[in-house]
Amino acid sequence: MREVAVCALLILLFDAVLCLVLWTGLVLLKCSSCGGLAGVWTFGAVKWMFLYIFTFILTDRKPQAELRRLVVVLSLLSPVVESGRILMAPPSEPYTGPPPDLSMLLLGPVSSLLACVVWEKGLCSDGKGKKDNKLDARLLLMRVLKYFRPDSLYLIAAFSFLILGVICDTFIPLYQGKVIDQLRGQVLQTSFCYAIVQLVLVSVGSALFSGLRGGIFMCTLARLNKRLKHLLFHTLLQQEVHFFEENNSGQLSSRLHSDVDRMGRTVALNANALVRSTVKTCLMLGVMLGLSWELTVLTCIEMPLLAVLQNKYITWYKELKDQMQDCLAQNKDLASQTISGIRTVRSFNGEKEELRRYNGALDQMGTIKRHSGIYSSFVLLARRLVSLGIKILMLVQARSLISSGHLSIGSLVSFFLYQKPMSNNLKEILYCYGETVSTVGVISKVFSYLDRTPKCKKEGQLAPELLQGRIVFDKVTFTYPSGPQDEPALKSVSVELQPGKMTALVGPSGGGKTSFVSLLKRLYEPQQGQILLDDKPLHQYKHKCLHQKMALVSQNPVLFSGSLRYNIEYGLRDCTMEKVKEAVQRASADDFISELENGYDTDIGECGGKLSDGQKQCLAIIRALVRDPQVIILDEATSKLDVKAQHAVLQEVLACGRTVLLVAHQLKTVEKADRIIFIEKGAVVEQGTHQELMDKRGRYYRLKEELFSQCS
Ligand SMILES: Nc1ncnc2c1ncn2[C@@H]1O[C@H](COP(=O)(O)OP(=O)(O)OP(=O)(O)O)[C@@H](O)[C@H]1O
Repeated sequence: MREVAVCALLILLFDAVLCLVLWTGLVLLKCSSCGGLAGVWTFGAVKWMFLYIFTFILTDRKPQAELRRLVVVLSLLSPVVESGRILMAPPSEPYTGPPPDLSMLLLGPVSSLLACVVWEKGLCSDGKGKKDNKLDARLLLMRVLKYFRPDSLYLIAAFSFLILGVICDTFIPLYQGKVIDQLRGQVLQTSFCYAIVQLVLVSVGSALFSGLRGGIFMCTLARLNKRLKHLLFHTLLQQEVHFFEENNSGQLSSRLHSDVDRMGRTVALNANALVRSTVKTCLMLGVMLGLSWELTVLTCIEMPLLAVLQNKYITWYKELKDQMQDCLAQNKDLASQTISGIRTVRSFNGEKEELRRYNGALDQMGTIKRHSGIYSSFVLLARRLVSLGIKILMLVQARSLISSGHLSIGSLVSFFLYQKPMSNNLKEILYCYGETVSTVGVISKVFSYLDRTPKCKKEGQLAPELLQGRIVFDKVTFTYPSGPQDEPALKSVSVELQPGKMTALVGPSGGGKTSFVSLLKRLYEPQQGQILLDDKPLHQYKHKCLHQKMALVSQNPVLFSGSLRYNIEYGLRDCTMEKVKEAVQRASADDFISELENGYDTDIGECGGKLSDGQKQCLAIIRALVRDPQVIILDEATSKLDVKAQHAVLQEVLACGRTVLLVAHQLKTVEKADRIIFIEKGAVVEQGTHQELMDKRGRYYRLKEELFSQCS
């Protein structure tokens, strides 16, 4: 930064030398004119060339953008000001160029420097990182706009109505002023009526086009939201399980709902407001210049000052908005966790603790909102003071213009009618810019999810009608992505689950049973070794086929709110009522369902909250059986059923030659298994039939003792 400041000072010095040389040259040559406006522009161009070469050498051929902008302003400020001056107030005598005095020599560089400082510090902000961010922001915004492509026709219509509405809007104050000027008694009745008709036409046009524009924008926005939410939800569903361990459900649902909504709304509405305000500003500026260029210049002074203030506010606001968004997601997560776990909260008397935690989160949110309030009131005060100062200056100038006959009262009224919307337009442009910038964080988060490639193998193509159900774990080693990398959950596990046989997987807590089942269901991928189903690696099977042929019933099944039938048929498209009834019969659950008020149409409540734990397990078993799987994994799946029901379920699952994997702790179920696998600290320590294990003695008897002590 210091390097840029030093270079800027040297450039200013060089510029002063250049101007002095020209001035001395003109004085020595006794030239009375510098060649008129063409001469001023030529000198500007030559000066730009010299200054650029000087900057090029000064910065070792790498002139910074700030210095390049300073060079342009230094060279072009004088020609632009002189052209504007001649255009607004054509001189009575031939133009001879700017007065060559010392004040003019100082005024150019000083005002150029000031303009550059205001731009770089106030409007353009600082640092290289910011520039990279802006580039990213632009790319992200362009990407959001691309998602509007299917609605391009709607957008063309909306923007056309927008421009028509803005044109009508712009002319309303002008015609209001004209009507005021026609109020004098000596004006003809027809002229008055003509002015009124013009005013009515532009007002009706403005209302009509604005309404059409608003409606079409809202429709387009709703369509975009639907598309983006669908896409994001689809992408989220493709992610591997570890992704959901890293990102909690509160955060994900916040991204999916509030962030996508905010993203579409901000970009669409701001693009709308930005175009409307920009077109309006340009049109109004033209009309205002026509009414009084002196008052317009004063109005324009207000703008950069307001822009600097607003830009500072935007920077603060953006930081606060990010914090607010994170805080909101955290609050949602906290509340939904407490509500969904209300039974545990109540039984552990945790209400007060949860309330305290939630209160803490609300306090945090309150602090952020307080800061936001303080900043916005400070900016509001400063903005009002600036506007007041400019207004006073304008009134003084207007008084002298009216007394000299250069401005009519009607034109002054029109001018003031334009002035307020004009600064509102500017505020709107800055606000839209700020809002869009503050949404960039949200957009980048949504896109980071949309762009995420799932870290799991692509599904295969195998989808055989019939399976044998032979499963082989071949030297499988698996470490959880979020677990300690030097302590695998499964260590070189090699086992075989034979078709038509029940294999029990037994081991202490944390032994690796659930990890084994998770790999079998392809919730994770092993780092080493492979899992084969009928001699083919699991990942070669189609996702749908694999999960239909291999059903899992866990101790605490996850059920969804909706009818009993919906939960049984979950994930199946072509399931008939006959199939459902058959599965219910096979699970011996007819009695339980017939007792329910609405039978299969009974709403089981959120997560099956209206059912007992045993009924939930029963429902999960029916859900598995209706798929007619070749492999069934029962992970403590019958622990809450009565003995009769347990017996019936085990009989049923073993029918049809299925492969059954039983994750068990209970002695009875282990005894029914054809083979037993002991797993401890992630490694298979022993496996075999009852007889083989009896022969080995030791561990089998120890296990029996342990299991007995658990049951007693
Ligand atoms: N999602 C996870 N992330 C990281 N580590 C995990 C995860 N799930 C389990 N582990 C670890 O993996 C090891 C094996 O756990 P696993 O759940 O497979 O044991 P388990 O035999 O099913 O235990 P239990 O009988 O208590 O259910 C444990 O050390 C556990 O801490």
